[in-house]
Amino acid sequence: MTTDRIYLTGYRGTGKTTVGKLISAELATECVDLDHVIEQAAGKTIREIFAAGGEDLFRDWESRCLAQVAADRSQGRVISLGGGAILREQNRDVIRQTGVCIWLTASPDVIARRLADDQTTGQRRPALTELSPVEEIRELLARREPLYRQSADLILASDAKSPQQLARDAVHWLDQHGGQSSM
Ligand SMILES: Nc1ncnc2c1ncn2[C@@H]1O[C@H](COP(=O)(O)OP(=O)(O)O)[C@@H](O)[C@H]1O
Ligand SMILES: O=C(O)C1=C[C@@H](OP(=O)(O)O)[C@@H](O)[C@H](O)C1
Ligand SMILES: [Mg+2]
Repeated sequence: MTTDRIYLTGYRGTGKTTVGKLISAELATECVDLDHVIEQAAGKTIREIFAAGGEDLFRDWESRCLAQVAADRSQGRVISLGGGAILREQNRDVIRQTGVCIWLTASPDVIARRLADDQTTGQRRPALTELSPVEEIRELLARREPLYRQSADLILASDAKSPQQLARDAVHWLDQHGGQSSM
């Protein structure tokens, strides 16, 4: 296991973007948000990529950008992934081979509330199914959970902790960096 790169995974709204920035500040290193890299590379917002070619087109951009970011250390040590980046096996392989992975969890109700309150949801989080927002979260969380679990070296429950506390927990664990653990 190498802590060369620190990946953050978890469902939409679990705090990957927010906590990633705080971890990188604590470590005095750069943070890369993969969704931002994709938007820059495509010259489109995530919503526009979905509108042009659906989720498949977005996943192609995501795999390409992840491979680039993972291969180039100068882009940043902390990498906040999008919630679906672990769906493709090739992406999970890249993550496992190049760094450690922290899985942020939250309950469906907390996720739904955070997403509804977050101004970036409109541009960055198009619907992934035809289900209602809460049903979509429940359904996709259940489907993705085994993939988050198999990718994770550390699991942090975010429902009742501030982003600052979660970043401190992550940095504390990184100082000791052992096998898979939960806090
Ligand atoms: N631990 C937390 N407690 C309360 N609100 C949070 C927490 N983590 C993130 N948020 C809020 O939830 C929203 C989504 O956070 P974000 O970091 O964009 O999540 P992600 O990148 O996992 O989709 C933001 O409005 C953020 O301020
Ligand atoms: O879960 C997903 O499939 C997605 C999560 C989003 O990122 P966040 O997890 O940062 O919201 C973004 O990559 C895109 O809308 C797809
Ligand atoms: Mg994010």
